[in-house]
Amino acid sequence: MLQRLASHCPFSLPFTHPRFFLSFYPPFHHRRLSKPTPPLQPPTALSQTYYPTDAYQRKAIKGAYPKAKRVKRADTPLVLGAPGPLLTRPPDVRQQTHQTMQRKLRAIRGPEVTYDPAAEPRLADFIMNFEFVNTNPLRKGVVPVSEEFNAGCTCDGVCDEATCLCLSKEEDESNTNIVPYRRAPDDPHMMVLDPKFLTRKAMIYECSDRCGCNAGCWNRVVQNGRTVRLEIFYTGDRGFGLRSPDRIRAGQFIDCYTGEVITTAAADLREAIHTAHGTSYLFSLDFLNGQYEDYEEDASSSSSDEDNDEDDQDDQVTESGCKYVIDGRNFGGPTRFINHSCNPNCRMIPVSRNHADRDLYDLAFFALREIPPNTELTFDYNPGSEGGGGVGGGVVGKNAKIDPSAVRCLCGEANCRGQLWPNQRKKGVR
Ligand SMILES: C[S@@+](CC[C@H](N)C(=O)[O-])C[C@H]1O[C@@H](n2cnc3c(N)ncnc32)[C@H](O)[C@@H]1O
Repeated sequence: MLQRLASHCPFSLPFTHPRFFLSFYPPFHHRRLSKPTPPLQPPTALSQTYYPTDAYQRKAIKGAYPKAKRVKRADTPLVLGAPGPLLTRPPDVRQQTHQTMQRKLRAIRGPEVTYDPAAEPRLADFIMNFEFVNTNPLRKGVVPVSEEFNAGCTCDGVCDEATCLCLSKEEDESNTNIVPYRRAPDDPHMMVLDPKFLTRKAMIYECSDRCGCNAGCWNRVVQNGRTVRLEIFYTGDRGFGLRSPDRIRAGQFIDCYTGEVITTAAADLREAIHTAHGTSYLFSLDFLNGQYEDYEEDASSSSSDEDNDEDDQDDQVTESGCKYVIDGRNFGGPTRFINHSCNPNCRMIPVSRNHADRDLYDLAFFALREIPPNTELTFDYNPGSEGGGGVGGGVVGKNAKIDPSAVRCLCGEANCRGQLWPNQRKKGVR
């Protein structure tokens, strides 16, 4: 049998090579004897000549390809002027974009986030290249401190303001706890920022899973998420803005600033690319820089180069000591639409839950005063600057020095400093 086939085939090698034969040739009882094997044709392709393959023989044995279906064209009616089903109406691009926007907005956790219908065409263009995120995606080079190093309080049930170990302490002799929250005067179920807390430059340390207190503890506000609805609208000269259809109480938590967490080196690159546009969505996580200098000196003197696992990370620290930056340009939350004002109604405050990690924490917005529904939400992008809303103040209004390369401020407030920030990244919350 082998020889019979081999005689049809111009290539003796494939058929006489036992391994090759076994790999493709069906056993005798699998072959249909009623259909004679078509005669093998000589190879036509160069590859067949120089690199013999079994393709030609496979086709021949299987009877090549199934017959093509014959279509009787004469039976197909010719209907002039009637478009096919796909062309009954042009694709509704506006409707598709609308649905995409709705889908993206629905992905945002918490009470609904909507947009002013007048802003739809502009927002549609923007949102196609933007993703809403509920948590901060950590990008290359960003390494959080493990939860194992986090310490919790030993409170039972709800925390005791006087003894809770999570709270930071006054730096005076009293060493008393700094309590960030209190009950809203008109709603005992709502915790709001204590007005006294606004007079200081401090971070909020909330309780965490490592604590003895329960989920209903008063020191868990930001981690419980947004409670107000938000609306994106178009302001005109300042681009999009954000407001809430709900009344917001003085001290109420609004939402966190979310975005990609990137290294300062990556932020420098992104900033260089976008400087020409004059827009910035970068916030440095540098609040605690300089507060741990003694600790850093001790740590560096006691660790050798070989056993320091964080060497790579330390390389990313800039002169300012800042390791990471949050970028809300392409991935972010609705708060990335909050504009600057020299007389703001909100303030951004750093909030930590993993107290061991001084480089990664939340940037939370709180209302500085009662905000009526549909009032634009604003905060001071550069509160530490001269004339900024930070404690101490400075030169305001027309007397403020304006950097010619800075982004012009269009907030229109009487105390306007004339610029958002010197032409560089926002230096975090100070
Ligand atoms: C965090 S974004 C705010 C949202 C932004 N309006 C948008 O449409 O995406 C910051 C940018 O908004 C603009 N902006 C915010 N506040 C402004 C103000 N008071 N005056 C002028 N431009 C402002 C600047 O272009 C700034 O870089």
